[in-house]
Amino acid sequence: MSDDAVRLEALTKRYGSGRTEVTVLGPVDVGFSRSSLTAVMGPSGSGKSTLLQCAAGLDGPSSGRVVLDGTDLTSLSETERTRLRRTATGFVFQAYNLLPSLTAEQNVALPLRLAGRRPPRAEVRRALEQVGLADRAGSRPHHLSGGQQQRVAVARALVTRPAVLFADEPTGALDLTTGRELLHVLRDLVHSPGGRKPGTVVMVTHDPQVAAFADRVVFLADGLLAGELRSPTPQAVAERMTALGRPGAETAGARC
Ligand SMILES: Nc1ncnc2c1ncn2[C@@H]1O[C@H](COP(=O)(O)OP(=O)(O)OP(=O)(O)O)[C@@H](O)[C@H]1O
Repeated sequence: MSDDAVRLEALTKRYGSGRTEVTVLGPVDVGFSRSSLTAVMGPSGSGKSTLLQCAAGLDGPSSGRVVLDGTDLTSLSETERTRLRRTATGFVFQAYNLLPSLTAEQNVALPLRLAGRRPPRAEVRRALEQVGLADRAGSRPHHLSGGQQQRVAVARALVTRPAVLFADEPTGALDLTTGRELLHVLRDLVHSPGGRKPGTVVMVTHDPQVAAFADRVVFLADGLLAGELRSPTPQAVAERMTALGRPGAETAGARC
């Protein structure tokens, strides 16, 4: 099995047909290795969310393959893909999307119920512990801060022990301090303090400060890969983004 938790191979996404057809992503070849935190960055409309949704199996590519935890998603039926997505991926959005009438614990248990399992309390508590909210299990969302609600959303995404956690602008609605707290939670998932099983996180962000929390930043421009940075600093990320915004900035379209 490759060291990639998820890999996109010659992936493209097109919308429309005939004369109105547009390719919004690809072809893209990129892997996200196990136990890593990767940020995906690029100008608005460059295809970041499309890449994330295809990688997570929320959207189907027009061509190419998505290999998730060793399984080619594109070879699966819709039902099989949904089943695998529910167990092998977790997804966190900018909006926390918690159900207001349910407690934190009940919200976190939802993916297990959707997968047809009776949620074991210990697993739900473990997920809440991972995000530092074990003591708020009985709280409803309106009694929690924005940062706490987003951490519940992360716990909900983690409860099935996914191979990859995808996050689309997870700090977008948070202030600087709470955003940083969330990023520390995400880093801890990957770098496994206390000997927990390391995870893999892929997140989309617009913010160089957020991207600098990642081990690696992958850049997109006009739907194509436009290079990457390892051990990024906010300054280096911001410089790359500025360069990408310039007319004629080069896109690589190369393997990452
Ligand atoms: N359902 C759709 N039909 C047609 N075009 C679409 C559809 N969804 C997305 N697009 C187009 O695909 C391109 C990539 O969109 P995407 O949301 O992936 O970009 P993004 O980099 O995440 O942008 P942003 O940073 O603004 O969120 C955009 O030009 C968008 O208009």
